[in-house]
Amino acid sequence: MTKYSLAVDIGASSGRLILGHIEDGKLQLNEIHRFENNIVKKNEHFCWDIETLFSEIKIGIKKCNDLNIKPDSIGIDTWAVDFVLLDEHNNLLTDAVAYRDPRTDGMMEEVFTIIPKEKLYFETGIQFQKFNTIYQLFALKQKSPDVLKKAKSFLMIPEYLNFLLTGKKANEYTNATSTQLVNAFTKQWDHELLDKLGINTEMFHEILPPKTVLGTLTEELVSEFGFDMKVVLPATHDTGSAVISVPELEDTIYLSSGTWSLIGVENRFPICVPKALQYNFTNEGGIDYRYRFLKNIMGLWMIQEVKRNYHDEISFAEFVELAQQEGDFQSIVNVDDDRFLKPENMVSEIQKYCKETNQQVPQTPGQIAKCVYDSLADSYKRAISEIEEIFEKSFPRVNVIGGGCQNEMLNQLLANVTNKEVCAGPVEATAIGNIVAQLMALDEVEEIHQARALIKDSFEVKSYKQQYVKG
Ligand SMILES: Nc1ncnc2c1ncn2[C@@H]1O[C@H](COP(=O)(O)OP(=O)(O)O)[C@@H](O)[C@H]1O
Ligand SMILES: C[C@H](O)[C@H](O)[C@@H](O)C(=O)COP(=O)(O)O
Ligand SMILES: [Mg+2]
Repeated sequence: MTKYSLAVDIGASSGRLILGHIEDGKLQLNEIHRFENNIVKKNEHFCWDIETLFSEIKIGIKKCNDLNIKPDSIGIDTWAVDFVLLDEHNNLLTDAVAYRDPRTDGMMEEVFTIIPKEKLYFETGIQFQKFNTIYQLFALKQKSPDVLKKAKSFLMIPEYLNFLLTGKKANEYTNATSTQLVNAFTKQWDHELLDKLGINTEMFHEILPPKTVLGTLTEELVSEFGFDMKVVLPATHDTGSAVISVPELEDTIYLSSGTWSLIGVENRFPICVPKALQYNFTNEGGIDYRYRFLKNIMGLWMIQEVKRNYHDEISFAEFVELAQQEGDFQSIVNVDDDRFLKPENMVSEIQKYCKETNQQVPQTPGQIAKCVYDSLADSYKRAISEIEEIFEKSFPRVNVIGGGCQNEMLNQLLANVTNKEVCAGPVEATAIGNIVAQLMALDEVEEIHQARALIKDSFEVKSYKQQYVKG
């Protein structure tokens, strides 16, 4: 009997529900629902519209009935670090504040006065991003200590959505590691760290690994949908799911390219050496307790904001075409400068940066887009050389996965500036990794190697080699 698994993949720009099943030895996908995910202003903070996200999930689940398919399982993955707190009655005590909110400005430096930066890194192995959960909770403690005192439950975004589906509360390992509150070696919440910060440890739940079956739907939802299904924990950090689906990891650097660009490798052990700290690499948790040694690069967020600045009148594909017509234009910005994290206007911010650095100031949409792509490729190249320095080896291949792998110009730019083979695909890597984790929980797929072999056989990967460009 064919088993169907339903992946809910909500990235920072869009969400999608994709059904997956195995047929003729290949993983078949069927996208049944897609929706935008936009940050909203709520109670003076940038927040995620969590109620709308859950409504979209329910709309997508109901569409399975139109296909006469009753999925055997569902799994939810989203972006990392963000969370909600519940009180003793399981009521929301906080909004789902977004990591781009400025509430964490200055918090990292304050935390370092309590726990030295080096100690924090060597114990957690997690990169320093000012929006990590640890700094969000510290900000909350400073501003609303009473809220933190009342909190009985800490749930990250996928876990809160799981709670709405099942009534069950649990933390999942890959996403928990992104908080910078999990010890990289014990793989448990670091209570000593939490105590030092004065954050109550009781609100954290047991950390469960990917492939755990959390439960089934609440009775109310079973009657609303007309069917029940198992709720499985995939790698609930979306990048954790994406990395599962990299078809070939041997001698390969992956680049999960979406709102963020996450570039790295998969390891069996955490690497918290001084050089990794210096270059700000992270050791986020992966499937089967592997480690995702990677770093965040600002990513296609920049072109998403540029697109918004042009009132969404230009598509992502058209930006690529316009950029390709600006072959002679080249200005480079440091994409990882905090000024690009949430600027008022991305186009103006890029223009200001170029003016400040005495470079040609991009004027047209094509010049702006080319500046973004050239600058991302420049940052990718730097990160790749840092990885090769730390591992003392050269990696011949970069595998770009996620929506950004459709950007042929950026793939070619990456091949040109690194002289490495760039393999592009699969596009829906995160959903695929989510689905195979569910299929493993359902015993449809035995283990990760078989899952990756199935993925390799199921999805085309396009290859790019270095091309010499004129001039
Ligand atoms: N046809 C396309 N051509 C070029 N780039 C594209 C295309 N479609 C999507 N993209 C890029 O993919 C990005 C979205 O990737 P995705 O993995 O869906 O993001 P997330 O999961 O963060 O929401 C967009 O910001 C855009 O830059
Ligand atoms: C804030 C985190 O670094 C971010 O969630 C990143 O880890 C990530 O997974 C982003 O995924 P997208 O699909 O939204 O690019
Ligand atoms: Mg994504």
